[in-house]
Formats: sequence, structure tokens, C-alpha cells
Amino acid sequence: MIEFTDVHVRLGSRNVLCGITASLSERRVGVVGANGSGKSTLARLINGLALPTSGSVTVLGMDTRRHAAKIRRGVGFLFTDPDAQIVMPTVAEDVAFSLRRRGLPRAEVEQRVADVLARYGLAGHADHPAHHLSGGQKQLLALCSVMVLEPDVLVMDEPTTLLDLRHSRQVAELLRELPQHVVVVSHDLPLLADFDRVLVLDQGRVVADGTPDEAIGHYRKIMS
Ligand SMILES: Nc1ncnc2c1ncn2[C@@H]1O[C@H](COP(=O)(O)OP(=O)(O)OP(=O)(O)O)[C@@H](O)[C@H]1O
Repeated sequence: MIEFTDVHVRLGSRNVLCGITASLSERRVGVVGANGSGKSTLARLINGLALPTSGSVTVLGMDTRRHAAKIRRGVGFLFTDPDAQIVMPTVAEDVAFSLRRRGLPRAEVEQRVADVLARYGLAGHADHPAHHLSGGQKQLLALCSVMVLEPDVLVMDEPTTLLDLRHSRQVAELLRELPQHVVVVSHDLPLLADFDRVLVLDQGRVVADGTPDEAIGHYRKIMS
């Protein structure tokens, strides 16, 4: 599903990722590590937002270097700050904007938008200004705008950072139910507790890779 082969990323004078090799086929994969350890860069490699300096990343059977546009259609990406993803005035318009290049009839767009807003609890906000939503609701809106495209893989970079406990739990619950493969970068360790696999990054290298218990245990040790 997602294959990293001896991936190095150099940004400016810094070696941000140093020889990452991993094959991710589990449904829910978490990535933890200290600030600056390379987690966001790793996440961005998955949809071609970042490219390896050497080595390769293959997603859905395609090399991200050669098939960036196709890969972006199959890989949804959620940024930490949902405001960065809001582009249209109202909630429904913002979700519909995601579908603009699909060539769908207007009625079908409206139906898909209504369905996804209902699924994630935003049906009552369809005509509200997107920027008036609460932080948690904006996170849900960003999720709707990605999920309406029915991606095969969902990558989330610190999705609960701005959320209160209730909304964090809601995201955790959603992650449990999503049919998609998800890769979640997070400092929110409880969020990852029931994931299938967790990678620990340290200074651009994978230093632990296993069950949440094993990997998070290792992470706690190196951070103590
Ligand atoms: N465009 C860039 N040019 C130079 N260095 C960069 C660039 N982008 C990121 N870096 C550096 O790469 C390193 C890894 O950054 P990255 O954002 O991947 O880390 P992270 O583990 O996600 O950190 P955090 O937990 O703080 O979000 C950092 O030291 C950062 O300063």
C-alpha cells in the first residue's frame, strides 16, 4: 500500500530523513517522535507533497515522483490547522469545492455533500460561514472535504492538536470506523493506543516500529 525504500530527504543543509525503509499495509498506522524528528516530512512524502532526495516512495502501486497527480487523487491529506484547508465561504460550498474537477452533475454534487456532512455531524451547518465554526467543527469540515473524494488512503498531520477532549475522542472514534488506510502523525499518544502499528522517528530515522505498546514504550524511554 505504502512503500518507503531507503528514503533520504535533505532540506537546505539538513538531513531530515535518513534511510527510511518501511512497508505499511496495516489499516491504521501512527507516527510519533520528538519535534523536528521528520514526522511531517514523512507524512508529506505519502502524497507527493514532499519528494525523496534519494530512494523512493510507492503509494497505491505508483511512484510518487512520477505519478504525483494520480496519487493526490487517491490520498487525502489533512493538515493540523483546518483553517489552511478552508477555501470557500460556506460549509457546503467548501465541501463541494473538492468535487469541482470530477465533472459530476450538480444534483449529484449536492447529494454527496449532504451525505458527507450528515455522516460527520455537520448537516445543520451546511449554509453557515465556514470560518465561524469551532475548531473541532472546522477539523470535521476539513475531514468532510477530504472524505467526499473517497480517498483510498488518508494522511493526518496532528489532527487533534487543536481539539478539546470531546472532539479528540470524536476523531479517535472516526478513525476506528473509517474504512480507509490511515497514517496519523500525532503527539496525542492515547489516540494511537489501539492502532495496528506505530513508528517512532528520532532524528530522521525509524528507531522503533511495532505495536502501540512496544513503540510508544520505546518513545517514552528515549524522551525521558
Ligand atoms: N523547507 C525546509 N528547509 C529546511 N529545513 C526544513 C524544511 N522543512 C522542514 N525542515 C526541518 O526538517 C526537520 C523535520 O521537520 P518536520 O516538520 O518533518 O518535523 P516533525 O517531526 O513533524 O516536527 P514537529 O513535531 O515539531 O511538527 C526540522 O528540523 C525542520 O526544521
